[in-house]
Amino acid sequence: MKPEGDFTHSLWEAIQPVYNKLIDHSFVNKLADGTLAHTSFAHYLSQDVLYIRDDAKALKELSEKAAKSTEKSFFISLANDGIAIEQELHNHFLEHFKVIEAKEKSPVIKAYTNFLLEHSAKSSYGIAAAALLPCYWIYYVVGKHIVLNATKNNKYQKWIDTYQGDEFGYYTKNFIRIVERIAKTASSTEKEKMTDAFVTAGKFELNFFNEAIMK
Ligand SMILES: Cc1ncc(CO)c(N)n1
Repeated sequence: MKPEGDFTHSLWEAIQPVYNKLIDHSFVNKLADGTLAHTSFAHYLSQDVLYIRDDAKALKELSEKAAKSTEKSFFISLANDGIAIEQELHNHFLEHFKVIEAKEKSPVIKAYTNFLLEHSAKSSYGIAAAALLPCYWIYYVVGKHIVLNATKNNKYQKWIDTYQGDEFGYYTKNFIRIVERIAKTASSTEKEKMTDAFVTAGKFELNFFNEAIMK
């Protein structure tokens, strides 16, 4: 997924060290070759169910900050239809892998969702949007990376198909466009804060894979 202009290009540059660690991560490599331990995936999934609910909440709060009606409706649609794509994926694995959702959040998911909800509640529209974007951008590109390296008859195929799919790509592209548009009128201090929030979210993604692979 390409940046949509100078600012999102700079965001992608800023996150390169994190992105390189993500695509080199054993969670990602093992998901691609189908050898990821059931316990690791089950931990990941049971936590991601909780994560997604808070992400939807944060997106709804973000939609309330949007001044442009097209952006407001984009974030409402992402919070509903976009999240539904992932909930369908979760339900598939919960059923087929006989996983139950977690009763409480793990340390990383708690920290990550607190971070997203804090930003969506208290930060400016631009900073909150930048904090929420990596979740989409990273998963889409990680999905595209995995599909190039994936083995056939992979038991995690539905995960791969979902994240590298056109629907998820559509939401990711439009989210990047919105962040680019916001940056056009943002001050340099604001843009620095947007970059910080973006990179921090990327680090949480990495921490989550670290946590899952240890299970
Ligand atoms: C932790 C995490 N990040 C991103 C996504 C993709 O929305 C997800 N499902 N879970």
